[in-house]
Amino acid sequence: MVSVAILGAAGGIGQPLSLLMKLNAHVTKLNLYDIVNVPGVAADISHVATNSEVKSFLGASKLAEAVTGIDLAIIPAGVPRKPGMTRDDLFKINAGIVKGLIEAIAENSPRAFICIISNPVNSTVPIAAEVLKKRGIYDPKRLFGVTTLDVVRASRFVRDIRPDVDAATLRVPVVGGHSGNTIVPLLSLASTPLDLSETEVAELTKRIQFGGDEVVKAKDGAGSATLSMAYAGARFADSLIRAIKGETIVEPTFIALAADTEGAEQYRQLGAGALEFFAVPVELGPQGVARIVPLNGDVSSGEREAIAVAAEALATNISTGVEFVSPPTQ
Ligand SMILES: NC(=O)C1=CN([C@@H]2O[C@H](COP(=O)(O)OP(=O)(O)OC[C@H]3O[C@@H](n4cnc5c(N)ncnc54)[C@H](O)[C@@H]3O)[C@@H](O)[C@H]2O)C=CC1
Ligand SMILES: O=C([O-])CC(=O)C(=O)O
Repeated sequence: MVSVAILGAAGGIGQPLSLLMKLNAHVTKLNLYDIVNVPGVAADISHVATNSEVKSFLGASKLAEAVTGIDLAIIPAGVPRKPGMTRDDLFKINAGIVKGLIEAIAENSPRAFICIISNPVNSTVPIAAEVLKKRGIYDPKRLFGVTTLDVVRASRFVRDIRPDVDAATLRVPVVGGHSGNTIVPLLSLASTPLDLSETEVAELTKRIQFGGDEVVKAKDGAGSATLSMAYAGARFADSLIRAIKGETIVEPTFIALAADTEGAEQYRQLGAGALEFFAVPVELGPQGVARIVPLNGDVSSGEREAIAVAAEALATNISTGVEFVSPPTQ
């Protein structure tokens, strides 16, 4: 029995993500919430012949009900980028949306696992943590910023220049955050040694960091990645659900390093320093974060420098999120 709520289910990500979660055999209840158009999406998806029960929740008056009795909330609610915008430009609108949704989850399903897709992830996850802290129910092992798309892109973009590599099984650890130069792919530690030239590493790193921009540009004002994100979100949610049911699965994700103080130490020394949140490879388990997984070797000097650059930007992104909920007292 796994009850999942998707908040922002009628959107570009929400619709295909809802469909993919309907196909997930572990899911028994699928609550679809949005402020527009969700009855049609839910009616449509509810005809797919799997056993889960799909319900529609339209508008703020139905939010509490949508998140009551759930095990897992996946949140793709909020505005996407248009060309010329950074993910940080979305903060103004999305910060308040995420805060409101987390408050409802905190009130009605305080032990639910929460996966945040809404951008800027580097700030929306700290917002969620702060809301949960204020309520005294914060568990850093149960809150995740979904960075799976960066990992998915890394595998796929390597395959573009190394056709002998299997994109579906290659794993490149991606650490840091989820925007531009806060995304740090550790190509030197890929699950298959890649033997890349310096130029290839530089070009691949840049492409992975700015992969989102490729889609924003191609969509030309009609939004950002939705289908690949739905795939990535469904993969992360499936991994978490299987871990809750007892499997051991590793996925990189943006979490509070307090979730595993000991495991975090290696990443702190690599450059995460005193940051509260950082994307790291996480072994998922029945309680969420089971442990932060150590890297399987030494990072290159270029990767170490990239982590330092990421850490500086992340410090600002994180405090912007924290201060949105808990403004500093003068
Ligand atoms: N973490 C990641 O890797 C990625 C994150 N994103 C982010 O995901 C978010 C959603 O993107 P899209 O689905 O393309 O946008 P969209 O505009 O197509 O859909 C967003 C949906 O959220 C709904 N919404 C707005 N306010 C809401 C509220 N208060 N409660 C519930 N639903 C609400 C809208 O009605 C809409 O249906 C954006 O912030 C985008 O930047 C996008 C791609 C990758
Ligand atoms: O680029 C964007 O704004 C959406 C996103 O996070 C991604 O595609 O990685």
